[in-house]
Amino acid sequence: MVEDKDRPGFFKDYHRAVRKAISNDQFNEFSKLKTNDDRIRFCFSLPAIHDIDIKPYFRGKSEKEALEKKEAGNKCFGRKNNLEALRLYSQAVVKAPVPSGKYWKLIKESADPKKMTMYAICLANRSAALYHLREYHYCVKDIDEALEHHYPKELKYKLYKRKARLLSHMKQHVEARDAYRQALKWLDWAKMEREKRIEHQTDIQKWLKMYETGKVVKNWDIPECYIEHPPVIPELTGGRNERFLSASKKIDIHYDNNMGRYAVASEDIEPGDVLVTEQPFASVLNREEFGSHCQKCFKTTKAPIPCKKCSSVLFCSVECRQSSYFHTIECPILDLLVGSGMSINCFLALRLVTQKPVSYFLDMKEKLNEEDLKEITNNKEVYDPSDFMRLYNLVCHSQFRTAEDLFHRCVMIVFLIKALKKTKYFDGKGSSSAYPLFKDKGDKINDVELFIGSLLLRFLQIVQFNAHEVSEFYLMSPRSLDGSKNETLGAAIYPTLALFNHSCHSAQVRYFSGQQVITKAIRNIRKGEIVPENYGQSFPSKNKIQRKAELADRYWFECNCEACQNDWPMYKDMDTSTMRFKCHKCHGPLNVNTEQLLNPFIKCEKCGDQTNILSTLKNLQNTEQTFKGACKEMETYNLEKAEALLIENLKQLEACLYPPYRDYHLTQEAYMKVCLCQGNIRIKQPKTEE
Ligand SMILES: C[S@@+](CC[C@H](N)C(=O)[O-])C[C@H]1O[C@@H](n2cnc3c(N)ncnc32)[C@H](O)[C@@H]1O
Repeated sequence: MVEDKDRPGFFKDYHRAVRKAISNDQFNEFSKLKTNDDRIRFCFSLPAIHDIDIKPYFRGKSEKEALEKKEAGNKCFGRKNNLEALRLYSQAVVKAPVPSGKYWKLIKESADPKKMTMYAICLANRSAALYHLREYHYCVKDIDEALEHHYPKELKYKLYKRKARLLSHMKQHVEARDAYRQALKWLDWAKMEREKRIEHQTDIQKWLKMYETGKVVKNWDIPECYIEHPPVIPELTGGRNERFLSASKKIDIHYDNNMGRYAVASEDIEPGDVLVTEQPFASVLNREEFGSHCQKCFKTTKAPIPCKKCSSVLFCSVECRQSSYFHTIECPILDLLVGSGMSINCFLALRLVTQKPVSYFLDMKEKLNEEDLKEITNNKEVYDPSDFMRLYNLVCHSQFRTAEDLFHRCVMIVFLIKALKKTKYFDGKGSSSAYPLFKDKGDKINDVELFIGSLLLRFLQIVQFNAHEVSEFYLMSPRSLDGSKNETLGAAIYPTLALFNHSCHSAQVRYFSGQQVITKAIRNIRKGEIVPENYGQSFPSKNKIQRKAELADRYWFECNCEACQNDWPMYKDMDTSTMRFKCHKCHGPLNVNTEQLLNPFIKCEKCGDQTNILSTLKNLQNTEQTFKGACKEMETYNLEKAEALLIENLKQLEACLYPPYRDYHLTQEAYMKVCLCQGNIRIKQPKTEE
């Protein structure tokens, strides 16, 4: 679990070597240790654990590559292949050294103007491609970023003119007028013939005059610019829960000794009800998505803004870059961590640390205590998912862990602490001098590092049971569901959603807006019943043995959900010759062989009452019509109408039939697809000609 089985790295050998180097007696000694502090201290004292050379390692910038990409971009731009030009300019932007901090000082000294302006020029060129692609929002951001980073003053008038034009397209007339004023001002620095200068001046003044007289808006026939609309976050059904702030009022959390905490319906829940909307406490993007998604908010971006130091990490905006404290810590060791082969969950555990300075945790030190989980039912405190203590008290099952498991994790923690020591993480406020309470012990692990290591060890256990995948829906073409699929973007931790237990009979669909999770009910759940989540083991697609084995292995519990207890068939094995009607009295199943349907009165095996299924059969005909209608709406990407019809269909089926049955499963699948389209969406990009 601490290693990525699909991407093995050097950690595997490192762990093996450390494990091999200790005697049985030493391992016995380790297995008797009771606290995380003691375990980490023990591992840190092993000579073999220091047999590793840990250095900062990350992919930096390259002027040469930036220049090559920029020139290739210029060629495409000249041929009016703006899409390909955009792609190449983006690569140039990512590779170009950003004039800031130490690097800026160096190049200032070397006084090479080309080096100083490379980043800004690549951005400016990209803004031209974006302008022609009518991506005005991205274009204006690129211009601003270029102007912030030493764009040559003799060319500034050009950028301001472009900015003014596109702000007009965006109907931001005050800003457009100001940009024209700036263009006029910077024209003085431009190197050009007198006549050319006068031509520009006249043009700019013409526009300024039009703004002053208010003519500009009326007479201009400009195509609408492309605007991206973020997915809408729906309201929680029944309103926000006063105690569990991310959940609907229809949810309550209970506790029992076997199942721990779990969600229960405090009112009847129907298909389509919005049950949870929650921001993650921490999140990590998959390595594969680094080149296409924002590291901070997971949005796709057509014009990425790179990290100022490395060329591996991108952001969707300057704002996201500025607010990514975690990356300033991880940046110098990013490729070291990737090369270690550590799993996404391990990255998530590390992110729980690197997203906050050491001082944040040190200030919390005295408050860190393990809550009694059953207190969830007794105390009535507000459960705020942004409260660190909620995260800290998610299940980690440390009492059931083997010494081997803990040792494996401790070796990873030592590696992570050693790597963090190569960053600025333990400097500044968090250092032992700022916190005199903590004494530095030279080469050995000091108390601050030990404290952070212990937290990391806890987080590493928490993420195993509580992390969720974050995904986006991938469309092969705009407004079409043909061939669409859900794809994983990364992992995140949601402290409220993490309180929901599992059932193989899914009750909710999860989708994401950025990283915010939204869940909706996909079936009826009556008041008092458990509201389950699905941990990726769903009865229609996997058999019971496989599901149970995987749940036991990954989540350490034996699943006894209705589907497991009754060995419900997988979708492919569902028997179409038998229908499972619902008893009108106890709602239990009435199995009816459709070929022998002579008598409409069916006796319930559970309660003994008889149900007349004639009206149910008639209702079932209506459900077919509703489903066909929904499919038609899906074909034309009419999501709102499709959703309404599918919810109606689910309710109709729910009133007549008892699971498992094919039609209900198909409707649920269709409904989940429609929900997924309401969240993060990525559309396959057309191939460029070159
Ligand atoms: C994400 S947590 C769910 C909340 C957890 N019950 C708690 O008390 O915080 C996952 C853990 O809950 C327990 N769990 C989840 N589903 C369960 C189920 N159907 N039956 C028993 N235990 C379950 C397992 O211990 C599992 O490792």
